Amino acid sequence: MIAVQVESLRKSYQVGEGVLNALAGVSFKIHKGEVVAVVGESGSGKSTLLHILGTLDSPTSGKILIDGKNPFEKKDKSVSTFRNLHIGFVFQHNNLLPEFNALENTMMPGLIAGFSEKKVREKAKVLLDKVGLAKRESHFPSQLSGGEQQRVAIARSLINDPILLLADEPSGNLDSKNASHIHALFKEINLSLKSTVLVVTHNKEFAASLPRRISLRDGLILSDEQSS
Ligand SMILES: Nc1ncnc2c1ncn2[C@@H]1O[C@H](COP(=O)(O)OP(=O)(O)OP(=O)(O)O)[C@@H](O)[C@H]1O
Repeated sequence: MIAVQVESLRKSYQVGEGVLNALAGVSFKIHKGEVVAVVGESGSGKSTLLHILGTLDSPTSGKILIDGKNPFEKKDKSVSTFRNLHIGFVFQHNNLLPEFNALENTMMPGLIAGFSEKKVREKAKVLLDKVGLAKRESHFPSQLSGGEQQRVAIARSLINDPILLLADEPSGNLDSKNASHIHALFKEINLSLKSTVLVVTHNKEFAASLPRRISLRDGLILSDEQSS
């Protein structure tokens, strides 16, 4: 079963007199339950790819299918509904809401999607337990360490059982011990929840430890390697 299909994806920007191709024609497929690292030098197009897959940005041409559906064929409002329901995000900066505690932050996308508060609360508790923060659910972001904040962001990203979990440098702001914990957590989530995960990382060790690596250069796929 294919979770993600990317076909001839291009993203171009007009810069001064010229055109910059952030993505210059990228195609690949990801099967359900795969965990894939996206690697490449700065400026190679990794974040652009992730943002388009997350429907935060639209392509200049080409298409993406997520679970067989093209999110950009929907009207604006339903693109954001699609995003909230089907795509989980973890960014380098966790974007937790400072005035809400860990449990409330985790619940937020579920409440926005209109699921019952009771169910969302129960699920958020299970997810916080899964990321090792059962004892921290009443803590506000300012009362959590950087690694703990990022673990709340991971729990939050999973609240609506996303088809696709996208992570952009999720350990970029963390020291090596916390980063290892976050890396292990992604692998654990992939195994236990069968989530399809695409993670942009500069961390060579983490990328090498994942079963597949898509490497970008100048907006093109340089290599797409699978560990045997
Ligand atoms: N809004 C924009 N206007 C013009 N050029 C842009 C814009 N956004 C991105 N770019 C360019 O597109 C290219 C790809 O950028 P992107 O952010 O996808 O790279 P990246 O691989 O994620 O880099 P990094 O590892 O530094 O985050 C870069 O050359 C960047 O300068």
